[in-house]
This record gives sequence, structure tokens and C-alpha cells, in this order.
Amino acid sequence: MLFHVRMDVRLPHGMPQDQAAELKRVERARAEELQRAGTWRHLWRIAGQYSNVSVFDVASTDELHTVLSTLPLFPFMEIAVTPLLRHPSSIHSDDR
Ligand SMILES: O=C(O)C[C@H]1C=CC(=O)O1
Repeated sequence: MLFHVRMDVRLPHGMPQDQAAELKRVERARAEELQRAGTWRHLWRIAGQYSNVSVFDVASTDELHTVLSTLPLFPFMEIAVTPLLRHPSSIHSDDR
């Protein structure tokens, strides 16, 4: 199942820089791991914002929730999820 996910990161203004840097480091490591596994299919920065649009490929909404809610930055993100399905006019033979 494919899901479009938008994440808006909202780190507290008072968060110490070293804590923010460590959070970003572990978030990046987890994001890379999920991309290598094929779970996090696309990851795009939204220009001018500390936000991304992503596509996740998971077996269920339960799995998506588990993946998203265990991201290191999860407590500091607003997340919007949109389920996707193949468009009938798509010329692509798979869902990639
Ligand atoms: O930077 C972000 O958009 C938030 C999050 C997503 C991947 C990552 O490394 O951090």
C-alpha cells in the first residue's frame, strides 16, 4: 500500500542545539534505513520549509503508523497522510 505523507518539523525554539543536532542525526539514520528497505520510497524537501513530502510503501495502515510514530522526530512533527492508488490513466506498469 502506498501513502503520500507530508511531515512538517516543528522543533521547539528553546531546544538546545546539540539535542536538535542529535535528533536530526538519528532521524537521518532511520530515514536512510527505511529507504534502503524500500519502505520510504520517496523523500523530497519542500522548498523553503522544514517540511518534506514522502511516499511510503507498507503492508498496512498499522505498519505505516508504527513506522511514522517511531521516527525520532515524531514528537516534533505534524504529519498528514493520504492513501494512494493507481490512477486509471497511468501509463506505468508498476506502482513505482
Ligand atoms: O528533514 C525532514 O524533513 C524530517 C525528517 C525526514 C527525513 C529526515 O532525515 O528528517
